[in-house]
Formats: sequence, C-alpha cells, structure tokens
Amino acid sequence: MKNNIAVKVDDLTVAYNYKPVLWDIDLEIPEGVLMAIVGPNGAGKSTLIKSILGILNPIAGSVSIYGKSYEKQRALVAYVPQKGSVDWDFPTTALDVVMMGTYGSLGWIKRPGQKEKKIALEALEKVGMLPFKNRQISQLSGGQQQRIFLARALVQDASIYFMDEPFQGVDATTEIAIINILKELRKANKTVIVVHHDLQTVPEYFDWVTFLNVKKIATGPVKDIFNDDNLTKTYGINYKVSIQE
Ligand SMILES: Nc1ncnc2c1ncn2[C@@H]1O[C@H](COP(=O)(O)OP(=O)(O)OP(=O)(O)O)[C@@H](O)[C@H]1O
Repeated sequence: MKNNIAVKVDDLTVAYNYKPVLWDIDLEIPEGVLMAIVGPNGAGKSTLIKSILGILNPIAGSVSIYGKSYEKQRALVAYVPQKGSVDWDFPTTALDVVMMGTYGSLGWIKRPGQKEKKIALEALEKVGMLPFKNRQISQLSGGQQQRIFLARALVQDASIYFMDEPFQGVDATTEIAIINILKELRKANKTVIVVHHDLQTVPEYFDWVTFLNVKKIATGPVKDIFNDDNLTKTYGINYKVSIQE
C-alpha cells in the first residue's frame, strides 16, 4: 500500500518578494498515509501546500502528483483552505458550497442535478451539518463552516486531500468528527495531508509526519521520527513529548 508515491516534491524553493520561505525541499508522500505537516508559525507549511497545488509559482524545483504535473492530475486533488483565507460573506447556502465540490466532475456545460444534490446531502449528513443545509454560510459558526468545507472536499471524491489547519478553532466534538472522517479516508487508501499545530495529538491522529522550518527537517512514519531530536531541530527549543505507542 505504501509503495506508490502520491506526491513528489523535488528541489522546491519558493520566495515572496525574493525572500525564500521554502528552501530546496525534497519530499515523497506515499499513497494512503495520513500525514501531518508540523512546524512553527511562518515555517512555510501553507506555502508548501499552495506550491504543490500550483497556487504559487516556485523559483526552483518541481512537484508531481502520481508522476504527472498538478494540472494533469487536478481531478485527483481536494483542498480545504485555511479558514481565515475564505470570504464567508459570499451569499450562498451550506448546500450550495458543498455542491460546488461536485463541479470538477461535471465538465463546463452541465449544471449539478439531483445526483449531485444527493451526494452533497450525504456529505452534509456525514459531517453532522444536514440540519443547516439551507443556512447562509456567513451565518454559521467557525467550526460549522469548517465542517461545510470538509463536506465540500468529501464530495470531490479525490485521491489526495490537502487540509490547512482543519482543527483551527473547532470544539472537541468537531475535532473528533473530523479526525474520524480523515481516518476513514485513509482506510479507503486516500492520501491525506494536514497542516497541524497540536503536537500532543500527532501520534494519535497521524501515521506520517513532515517537520518543516523553511527547510525540510525530516519526513517519515510518526513512530520512527516523531521524537525530541526532530522537534528541537524544528522548533529550536527542547521539546519533551511522550509518544503514545
Ligand atoms: N503573500 C505573502 N507575501 C509575502 N510574504 C508571505 C506571504 N504569505 C506568506 N508569507 C511569508 O512566508 C512565510 C511562510 O508563510 P506560511 O503561511 O507558509 O507559513 P505557515 O508555516 O503556514 O505559518 P502559520 O503556522 O503561521 O500558518 C512567512 O514568513 C510569511 O510571513
């Protein structure tokens, strides 16, 4: 299961205003892992995801999704952006936002119909948001908005899911609901890549981890590399983390 490489990053360097914020990153993400990207504020975690998704242009290096460019593999990828980067005042209902996730499989001319609506309603139920389907997204709480975006990613039926801090500002129940869905995706051999800040939960939630701080510090199975040495190299202070077996 872990032999196929879902995402490959080669010699990637990305800069804002000529200042490199990611430096010479090499990364292989195997198919079917649930991976956390960890690192301090400003380490380049969101920049890495945006570069893989072609939202940002690198000054050097390349990225491939199952051996081909992102443009060719777009349909295989779903993305849940960081909450703060979304315009929640856009006048649309929760159901419409989730239905938007089905557009990619429809082509240009077709409009979503009953089939797409059914898929969207199922996803809303999965994330516990069915009672809110007709609510304007601007009138949902932050955690509820996060669930809606997760539902939108689920209906895309992608192979690779990128999520930028999906647990940011959500309550414990929502966090458990989200992690259970992510684990279900992994069971279905999907690859799930999550920017994550809570180091305590890394061993419980994830099986793969990438330590990032402008440079790649380490990447691999949580059980092998989630240790004080890599935490200290990444965060610059001595971390004592007890890893749950
Ligand atoms: N649009 C931008 N223009 C200029 N600099 C930027 C821009 N976006 C991000 N940066 C800078 O790039 C660096 C990496 O930012 P990035 O958002 O990738 O970090 P991050 O690891 O996701 O941080 P956080 O944990 O705080 O979300 C930071 O120093 C940030 O200030």
